[in-house]
Amino acid sequence: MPLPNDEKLIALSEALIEKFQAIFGAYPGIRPAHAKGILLKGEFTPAAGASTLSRAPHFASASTPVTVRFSNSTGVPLIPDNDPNANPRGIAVRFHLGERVHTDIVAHSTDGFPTHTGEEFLEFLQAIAASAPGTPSPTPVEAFVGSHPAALAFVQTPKPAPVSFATEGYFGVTAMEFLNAEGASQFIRYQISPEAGLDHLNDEATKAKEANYLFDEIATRVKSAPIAFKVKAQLAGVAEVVDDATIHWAADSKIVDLGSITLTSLVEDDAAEQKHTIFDPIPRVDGIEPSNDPLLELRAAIYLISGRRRRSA
Ligand code: HEM
Repeated sequence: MPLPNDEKLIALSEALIEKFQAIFGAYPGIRPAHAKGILLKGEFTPAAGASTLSRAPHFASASTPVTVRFSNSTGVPLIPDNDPNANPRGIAVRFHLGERVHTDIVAHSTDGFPTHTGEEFLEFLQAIAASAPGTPSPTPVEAFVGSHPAALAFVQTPKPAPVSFATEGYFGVTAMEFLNAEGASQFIRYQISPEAGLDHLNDEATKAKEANYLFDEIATRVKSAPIAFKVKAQLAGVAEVVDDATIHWAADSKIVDLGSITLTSLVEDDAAEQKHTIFDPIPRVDGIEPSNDPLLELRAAIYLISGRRRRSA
């Protein structure tokens, strides 16, 4: 994947990586966000209707090998799984289309995002960094959410800890444009829903859990039975805003099934593979184009810059 030569975008990407490290600490060789993770593998089988929406190859093949990384939020490598800041959880899915050819979905467990742009997200992180416990109220972060309704809505969205990574639902948030064989366009947002059903813990039950409960559970679960998710597309209506992750689409938007992910084992050499793997929020596959959401190009640059540093650490 290419690194863009837009100097402003690169400078913003570097500033964001530095801000994550200022808040969470710098850990060479580890992701500055979604630091604690685990890799599993399996396959994706498309649903019958998927190829009528997109001509992407994994919607036409009988099955495609996948690698999935589940993660906790924050750049703290050993964040306890029952720490409230470990939400939202992350999922990154890599579809292996051929020798060194792949396309990814990167999603998290809250349906939304606090800011429309990366510049605003940097301001949000700066406000968080300047609001250490003991800072007189209104703290910079209180002032930020007070003047940014989308950030307030995101902060106030309940984020309960899941019973398992396999009982959590995940949202792609940034829209993609599907193109089918006839060239017809449909904007969509991914949703990844657990076949085991959504299951979350209340605060008391979360506090009683062990620091590694989710990672221990998923490793045990996959050894005893396959773990399945449905990949779905929420379809944008014609009037829907498709370039702003803070704007929700109509609650009654049509949701269609794109296929199933079935995970059957852990990835051998997990630490080395996590270090090497760089997920890409831009699909870079025929049949799925990124929308004009400004977060996409920025995140692609950030994950690549950060991933290259991680590989060489
Ligand atoms: C301005 C917006 C964003 C910034 C600055 C940002 C920043 C980051 C960074 C620095 C990483 C570590 C990348 C690496 O070292 O490989 C990361 C990973 C991740 N982000 Fe974001 N992110 C943003 C938006 C989002 C959104 C909208 C989502 C979900 C829809 C998301 C989900 C994830 C996930 C799941 C990972 C872990 C990927 C993996 O397993 O390798 N991020 N993000």
